[in-house]
Amino acid sequence: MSRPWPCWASRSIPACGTARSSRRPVAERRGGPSSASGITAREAAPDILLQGVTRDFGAVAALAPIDLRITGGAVTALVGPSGCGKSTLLRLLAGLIPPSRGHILVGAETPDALRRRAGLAMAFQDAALLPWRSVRGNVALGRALARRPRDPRADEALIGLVGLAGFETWRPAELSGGMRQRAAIARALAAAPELLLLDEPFGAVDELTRERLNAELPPLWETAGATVILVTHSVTEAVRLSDRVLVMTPRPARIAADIPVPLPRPRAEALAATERFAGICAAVRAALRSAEPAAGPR
Ligand SMILES: Nc1ncnc2c1ncn2[C@@H]1O[C@H](COP(=O)(O)OP(=O)(O)OP(=O)(O)O)[C@@H](O)[C@H]1O
Repeated sequence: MSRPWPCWASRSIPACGTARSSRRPVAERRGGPSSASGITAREAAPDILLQGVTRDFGAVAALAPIDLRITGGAVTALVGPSGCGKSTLLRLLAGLIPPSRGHILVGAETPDALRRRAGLAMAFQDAALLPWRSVRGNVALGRALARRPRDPRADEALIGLVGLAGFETWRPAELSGGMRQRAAIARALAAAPELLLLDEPFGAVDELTRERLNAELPPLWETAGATVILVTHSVTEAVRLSDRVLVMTPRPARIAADIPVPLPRPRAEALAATERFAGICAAVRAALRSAEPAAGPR
């Protein structure tokens, strides 16, 4: 496969703020063995620190105080019951909404500052593509907004990677929900961000495409050393993709369990059939069950 992000892979990000621990090679920080390539193409992104972060919507407390360090350059999955506050946490990390209380720092920057200098990209459920632009135009815009040089070949490669080759000139209204979602993923990847936020990225994607994306996307963000935070309802997908699974409680959400995923990479589909993989999935499911409130009269 051709590498669609040559410029990103060689880019050096200055370490800042809490990033001391993040100066180790990406492979080492992921807890896995160093790959043949060393995965040291650029210094990893800085850690993200949340201190006493809460978020209320009027009388609704979505997030209880959350204290958390998210390792830069690693993939962290957020799982939890519907409506518990996963997307809210992601939107806080994207700097789209402020915390009601507490602080979030990405290295030495606020998420808002990181977003304003185009250091983060997101692909959320409501794909939010520009309706008057084609798939190609939306992907190119992702790169342009991130102030990266035009790279039509890399854009085509990303569009092909998400299975939209042949639909480059189609506009969002002409696409299915899953296709829009994939176009949004390609646009986020084209931005070559330090922080990539994915909200149920494969939720509306068919099984075969989902499997291909599960296999082909991680090597891209691994090589680049991006910090990836993804929300998913699929326990197997969380374990397949991430270095760490955070299990959230029902609203107001707290982190109920922090489960490391020390599986080697690359992670082929066959890994899902191993006892080790099944054991980690079982731990996540058990944590989800124990995070649920006890049944019975309230
Ligand atoms: N803009 C908003 N205004 C009012 N309430 C909101 C807003 N955004 C989120 N909420 C509430 O905050 C809570 C958490 O919502 P959130 O979307 O973060 O949950 P989620 O875990 O991502 O859910 P799902 O898994 O179903 O997508 C919910 O009770 C929701 O109704």
